[in-house]
Amino acid sequence: MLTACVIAAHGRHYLATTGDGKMLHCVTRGKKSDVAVGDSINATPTAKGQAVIESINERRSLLYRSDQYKSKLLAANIDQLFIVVATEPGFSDDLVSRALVAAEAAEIEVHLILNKIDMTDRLEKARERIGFYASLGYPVHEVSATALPDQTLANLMLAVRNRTSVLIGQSGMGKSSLINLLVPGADIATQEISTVLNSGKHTTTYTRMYRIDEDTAVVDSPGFQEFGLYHLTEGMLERAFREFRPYLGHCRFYNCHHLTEPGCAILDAVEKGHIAKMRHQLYRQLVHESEQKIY
Ligand SMILES: Nc1nc2c(ncn2[C@@H]2O[C@H](COP(=O)(O)OP(=O)(O)OP(=O)(O)O)[C@@H](O)[C@H]2O)c(=O)[nH]1
Ligand SMILES: [Zn+2]
Repeated sequence: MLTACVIAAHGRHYLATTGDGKMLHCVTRGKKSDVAVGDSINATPTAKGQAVIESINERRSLLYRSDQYKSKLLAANIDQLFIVVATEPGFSDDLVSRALVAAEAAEIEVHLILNKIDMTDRLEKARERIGFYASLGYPVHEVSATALPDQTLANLMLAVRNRTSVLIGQSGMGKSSLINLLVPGADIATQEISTVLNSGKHTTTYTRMYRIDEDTAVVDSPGFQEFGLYHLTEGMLERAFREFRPYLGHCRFYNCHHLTEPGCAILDAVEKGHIAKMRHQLYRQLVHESEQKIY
């Protein structure tokens, strides 16, 4: 039996690296696909460079999304999440907050990256919007992958060093450009891996881990348009909105849902402007989603 780290996932096909740096093309038994990039797995070799995954070692963390029917693993054993947004094209506050909530629920640190600060006519507006998240206590890194590559690399390298980080972002924010700065040749490695996992079709619609040094790795995940969080329970949700925490336990009813109840400390804080309406609306939507879950 071999132990290896999963570095790319595509359907039921996985690429993993062993301690001595060998690549293994792995599959799961049956239809199972509960393995994530970043997982440490035990596998039985079947042919040269090939193996079947037998078990997954205990995870330090697991970041995932979900829809009504099932969960979609993003990455395992990661320390921090970077949400990439840009001055242009516009980003979605709904998606940013959903990613923040997912990271909080997984107890992973989370940072925001504001890319394309060279687009100065859009900068002020973007700063204002991103400033809201900074006010919640999330670190924000202002960068430009193309106009300020050296400064950007130095800034991000400090933030990712000695940790395993995952980058996510909507399409067009410049996530690939940032990954290529951090990991020179990442795009070529990605094409090679598509060849193995996807029999030649060039696609980047899979999650991929790059090792920068022994203690540093970054995970690139496909651009996304939606971020379902059906798996989070109400109890997890109220804590995942970090600005709610000081008010929890101060509602009139101990089992308050913070939706319509009289004497609700959260609703009172929204009313007074201490909690943003936008965030409470998302909380309401997510409570609704968690009730729709059918798995
Ligand atoms: N002006 C400017 N353009 C940038 C910057 N970073 C990336 N871009 C451009 O933005 C476009 C999108 O960049 P990508 O790196 O492909 O973006 P992505 O987020 O990976 O997008 P997908 O591949 O669609 O997921 C490209 O045309 C880049 O050249 C930047 O700092 N400033
Ligand atoms: Zn309440």
